[in-house]
Amino acid sequence: MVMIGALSKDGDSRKISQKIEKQIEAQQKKNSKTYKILLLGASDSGKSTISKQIKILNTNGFSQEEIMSFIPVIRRNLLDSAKMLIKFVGNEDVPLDPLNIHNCEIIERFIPNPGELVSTMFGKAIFDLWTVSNIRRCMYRNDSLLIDSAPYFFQRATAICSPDYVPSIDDILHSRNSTMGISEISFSLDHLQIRMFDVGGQRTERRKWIYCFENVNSIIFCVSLNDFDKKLFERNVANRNRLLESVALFDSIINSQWFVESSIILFLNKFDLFRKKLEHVPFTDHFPQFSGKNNVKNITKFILWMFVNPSVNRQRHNIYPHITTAVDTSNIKVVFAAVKETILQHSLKEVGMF
Ligand SMILES: Nc1nc2c(ncn2[C@@H]2O[C@H](COP(=O)(O)OP(=O)(O)OP(=O)(O)O)[C@@H](O)[C@H]2O)c(=O)[nH]1
Ligand SMILES: [Mg+2]
Repeated sequence: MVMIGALSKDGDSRKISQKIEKQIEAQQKKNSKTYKILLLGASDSGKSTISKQIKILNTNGFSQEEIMSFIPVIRRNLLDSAKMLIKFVGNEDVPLDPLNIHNCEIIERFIPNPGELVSTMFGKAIFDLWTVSNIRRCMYRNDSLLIDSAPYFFQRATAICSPDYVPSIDDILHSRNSTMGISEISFSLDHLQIRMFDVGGQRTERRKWIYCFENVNSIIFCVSLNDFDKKLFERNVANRNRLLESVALFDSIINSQWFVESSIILFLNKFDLFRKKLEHVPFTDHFPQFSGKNNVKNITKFILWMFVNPSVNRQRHNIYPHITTAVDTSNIKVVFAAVKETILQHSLKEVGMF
């Protein structure tokens, strides 16, 4: 408590009132309730991308230093994807003109310095190849073996390989670096102090999840809709459909005793890629049991049902589903406004006010 004695000068009184304001602010912070959110889901479902968007939308975004720290990751993503693409082109013996055969050789022979990839020649070679329709078709035939952002990075290859490259926010959102361990982001939402945890979704990482299972208020479970035709790569479970794996993981989470009181928010993510894929991959090739009309809306409803039907949702949670494109900030802004309502209602319910 601050004692206010006789105030002789204006300066003194200003100082004291500033001190009081600071104390009140600190007290309010102490009083504001902490609300814990876990981002869960299989690997590659978009958890860290959501976490990046939350950082953009609810904190000061990325510092210049943080932006520059993405350069090695982005260049590695481009390099690995380009090498992989050249391998597919070779395996399939895709017919090419002499100029593009030379471009393939440049990519094949390229050896970067560790963490660095500043050959403008490499950038131009991959960008030129990416304009060839034979190459694009070859990529789409093999896209389940590439990272989802490969086409984005091929398109951006020239900029990414220039010596004075500075990543754009879109580049950062498209970058792929599998999470190891647990990372936390904190921000305030009305009277709530939110602590959001992002974890690694690979099978080997999931054993660490338990360390953040205590006192969880909400779970945001991310699903990649684009996984409906993909198989797992991990040993012992290779060939298992990745969407089915995601359903099994969701089942184990929402029926766990840890989360009886938690609100469950479901993000059906990568809607942009999913919609595009359905134009050339028949859904029924992978889910023959689907008998509805073959359009994006019905297929999305079918997938949602796979997650929320009573045989999965045995604890009868209220599940709050959203269709998301995590790389699109405006989409996540709208979705998060709705999520905010869920969080605020849930926090009031917890103190018996709703
Ligand atoms: N086009 C598109 N790409 C997305 C979307 N969501 C995520 N991605 C991309 O998918 C890749 C994987 O996303 P991450 O956020 O790293 O996935 P994660 O769930 O954190 O993966 P782990 O850390 O391995 O568990 C990244 O390259 C993202 O840019 C989306 O909605 N649309
Ligand atoms: Mg991650």
